[in-house]
Amino acid sequence: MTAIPDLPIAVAGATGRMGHMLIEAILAADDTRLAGALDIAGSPALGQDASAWLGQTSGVAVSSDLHAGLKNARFLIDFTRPEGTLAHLKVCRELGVKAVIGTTGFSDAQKAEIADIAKDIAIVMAPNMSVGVNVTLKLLQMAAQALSTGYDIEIIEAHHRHKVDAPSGTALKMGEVIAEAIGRDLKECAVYERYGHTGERDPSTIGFSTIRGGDIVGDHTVLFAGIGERIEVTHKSSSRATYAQGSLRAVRFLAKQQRGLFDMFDVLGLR
Ligand SMILES: NC(=O)C1=CN([C@@H]2O[C@H](COP(=O)(O)OP(=O)(O)OC[C@H]3O[C@@H](n4cnc5c(N)ncnc54)[C@H](OP(=O)(O)O)[C@@H]3O)[C@@H](O)[C@H]2O)C=CC1
Ligand SMILES: O=C(O)C1=N[C@H](C(=O)O)C[C@H](O)C1
Repeated sequence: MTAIPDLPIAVAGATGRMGHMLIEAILAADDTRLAGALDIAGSPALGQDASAWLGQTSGVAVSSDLHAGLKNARFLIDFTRPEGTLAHLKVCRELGVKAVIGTTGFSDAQKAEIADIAKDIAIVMAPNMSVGVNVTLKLLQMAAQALSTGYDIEIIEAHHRHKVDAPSGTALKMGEVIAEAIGRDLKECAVYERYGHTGERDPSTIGFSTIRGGDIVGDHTVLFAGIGERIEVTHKSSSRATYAQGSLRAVRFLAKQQRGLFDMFDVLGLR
């Protein structure tokens, strides 16, 4: 009989929307164990049991002490804010804790810092952990190659009213994948705003539109608009559970890696 693996995981952003989903998923899975729960200093949940909100006792208290929160963990799952993620990763590097990063909104300089930390520890970083979105990215690669001329490309995303970054990390990733597939550089061709007398659309651009409202979990559409027809590739999330399950798949993948920076294409075998 083979032993079931024991994967001790700390969650950063433990009281956030994703933090709660992750704690629930870690407690429910056979091979994972909650080994730490981090939240920002000043959070009213500090000192409380990390699964008290579920009516359960995990035996893990929410802490803002990064060393205390990570010392019993082999993995960190981080869905917080870029500055928080970087602070957490520095302690992960020191303690040899592998990390799954779901946080979005990193600057180029922050991404370079993460790549540097990944020289010492294994990291999976992806703006969207759902299987569906990552398969959609593959579909977009193919669609963009086939529709590279004669079709205007627009990316439309919608999220809940609490989201703080725009466009979403997923929309930006879609833009990067499409731009790469058709030999463009997203930094040079992205249009993030239109207002007033914009002039006609430049066919070499990729446009982004952002909607924020209510409790929308996450919708993304890529529109390829041609003459006489248009193609829309849409993904809609109706539950954050898909992000949590994808994050656990990333942890299982990391269990076999020593160091390096990976994404969900690596985890899902889509590269
Ligand atoms: N990759 C993916 O699949 C997905 C990515 N995301 C991304 O994950 C991130 C979190 O999303 P969500 O859970 O909805 O956000 P929430 O605001 O609900 O949760 C964020 C958590 O992080 C804490 N936090 C905020 N700032 C810091 C900091 N500087 N240091 C440490 N902790 C901090 C918050 O504490 P407090 O509330 O006390 O401020 C809270 O517990 C976002 O970047 C979002 O875009 C979201 C869903 C899926
Ligand atoms: O903040 C969110 O909620 C989400 N953020 C991620 C993003 O920015 O792409 C992933 C998902 O869309 C939900």
